[in-house]
Amino acid sequence: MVGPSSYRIDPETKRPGNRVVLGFAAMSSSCRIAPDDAASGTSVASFISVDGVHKIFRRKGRAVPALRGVDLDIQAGEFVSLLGPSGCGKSTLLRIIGGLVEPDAGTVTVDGLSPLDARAAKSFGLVPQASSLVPWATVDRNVRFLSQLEPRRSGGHDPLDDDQIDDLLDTVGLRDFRGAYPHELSGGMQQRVSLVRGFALGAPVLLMDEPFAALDEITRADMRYLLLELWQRTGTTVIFVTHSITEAVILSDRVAVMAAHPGRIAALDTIGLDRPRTPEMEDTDVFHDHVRILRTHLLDQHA
Ligand SMILES: Nc1ncnc2c1ncn2[C@@H]1O[C@H](COP(=O)(O)OP(=O)(O)OP(=O)(O)O)[C@@H](O)[C@H]1O
Repeated sequence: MVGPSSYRIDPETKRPGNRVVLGFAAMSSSCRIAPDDAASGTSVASFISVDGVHKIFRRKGRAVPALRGVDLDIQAGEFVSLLGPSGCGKSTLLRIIGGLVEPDAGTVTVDGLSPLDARAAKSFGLVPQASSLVPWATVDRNVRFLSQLEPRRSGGHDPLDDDQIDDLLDTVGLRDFRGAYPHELSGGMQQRVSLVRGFALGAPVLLMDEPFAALDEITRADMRYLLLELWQRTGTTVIFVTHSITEAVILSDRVAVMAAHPGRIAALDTIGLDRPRTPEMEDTDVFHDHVRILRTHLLDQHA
């Protein structure tokens, strides 16, 4: 099977060539070489660059080291998962990339911008763990809410238009529920709305913090493929936090295994499964090999 080491960005769109892009502004690029391409000697710019990031929180006068020396390069359109034990700093790293937490040392750039400037340019969509839908608004209003709430700033990214959003609602099977309120939907349906809302902003980067943690296993498995479908259609760069090894393998181009105390990246695994991913791939040797490798890395962190 062909792995993501053959994955290349279309020089015109700065996005993987085999995806339908739903209307994002063309991106400029920063100039780091991602690890896989450094190995092959090919220069491909990193879209997100995390360089020597440290973070120490203060709690009741005590220092709580959260991240130490984290480096990570992510290409435009890549799907990267952060996997690791509780408290290893996955959410902190996600929040630093998204400009919600300041690092104490190190630098992060997103398409050449600081995280704060990238935030101002509306570069990030966020899908949190629990449903954060507005209870008194319909599905339709919830999906379009944020883009209507904050008018586009100069240089920012455009939200998707109505047809594109309808298309995404279709993809997740919710077109007929556009007039429904969140309390009329199951947890899985609510999280599908959150997914579409995350993509509807048209942000080039989607930050996902254990978005399926509250769902039952069957619904969760379905959500993975819906997420992949939306990702493929939009060409969004996704950083996905999860505790699930199998979820990380089936979704990701690369999986960063984090270690705790203090949080750091202990291993990076490039997933050698073709795109698009299918449920059948979960029965292949390649899939099980990656699960085994990642489990070993995780167990090493507990040893
Ligand atoms: N605002 C904060 N103030 C103080 N300490 C914090 C804060 N946010 C995170 N921490 C600490 O930083 C460390 C990393 O937390 P973080 O939430 O990033 O881990 P995580 O890997 O996402 O955990 P989990 O998988 O349980 O969600 C933990 O020790 C946590 O207690």
